[in-house]
Amino acid sequence: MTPALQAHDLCLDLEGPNWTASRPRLLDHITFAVPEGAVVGLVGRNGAGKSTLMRCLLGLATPTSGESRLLGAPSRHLPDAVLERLGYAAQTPDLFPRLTGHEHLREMAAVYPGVALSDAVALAGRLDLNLGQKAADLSLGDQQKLAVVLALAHDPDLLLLDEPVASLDPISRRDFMRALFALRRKATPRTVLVSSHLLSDLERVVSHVMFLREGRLQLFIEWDEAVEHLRCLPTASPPAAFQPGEIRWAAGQLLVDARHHPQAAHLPALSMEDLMEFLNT
Ligand SMILES: Nc1ncnc2c1ncn2[C@@H]1O[C@H](COP(=O)(O)OP(=O)(O)OP(=O)(O)O)[C@@H](O)[C@H]1O
Repeated sequence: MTPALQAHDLCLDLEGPNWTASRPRLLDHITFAVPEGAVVGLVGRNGAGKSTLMRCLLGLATPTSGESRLLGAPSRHLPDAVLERLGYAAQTPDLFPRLTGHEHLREMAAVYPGVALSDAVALAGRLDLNLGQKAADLSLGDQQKLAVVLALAHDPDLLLLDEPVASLDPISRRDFMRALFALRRKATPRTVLVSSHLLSDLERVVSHVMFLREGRLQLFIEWDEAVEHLRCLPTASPPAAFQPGEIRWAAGQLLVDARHHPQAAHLPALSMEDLMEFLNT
């Protein structure tokens, strides 16, 4: 089956006045394949490259080398037929200030045949979003809700959501996460790439997690598999050469897959926050 989202050796170098020797590369040889129906959490510290990666995948930023594909089509030349199947909510909501939520939805419905207005209105209701207000008059959190409602409105096959819940109150966040989780249970599950710093929220909904650090993909794994098998084994010094199932050593701990290291099986499971902290040590 064609992966819903894939990147091969994707690199993006800084050029011009922003070039720095310490971080010349915004994306550094990123390769992955996301299967259809996966809900992938994209996590990493501020500046790790999450937004840049999403923009590259969508063809909004041009990689220096390598390539990526969305629903089988190259990111640099996404045909209309693929664009219609995509939903994207940027980190900073991209709205028309003078239009109300209802007017945004009507505009979308004119372009995308698949817009289900009643579903979009129901989601807005669950998020306590007033669709009658102009975007310019909405709070930042409500603008973010509107961006998400719009990204989901045409029931896209592939959704890219860049920190969609950062400004949402806890109740709206929970309702949004439920909506996201529901996408996993559809007859044809939708594929989602969602970045967030709210790792305990992500843990509840994702099927996979992707850890980025300084533009490098450190780990891409099924979340259930990570919980079941990844363990931090106290090890005074780094291994001379990494053996199968040995992922990373830092500060006296070796991240291992307990299937290869049965002596680690009794150690406690790692939360997403534990894992992110370890991968950034
Ligand atoms: N157009 C640009 N010119 C120069 N530097 C850029 C540009 N776009 C992004 N960067 C830099 O690239 C790095 C990655 O930024 P990016 O916004 O992708 O990170 P992020 O992981 O989404 O961060 P956050 O969690 O803060 O949203 C940062 O160091 C940022 O300053």
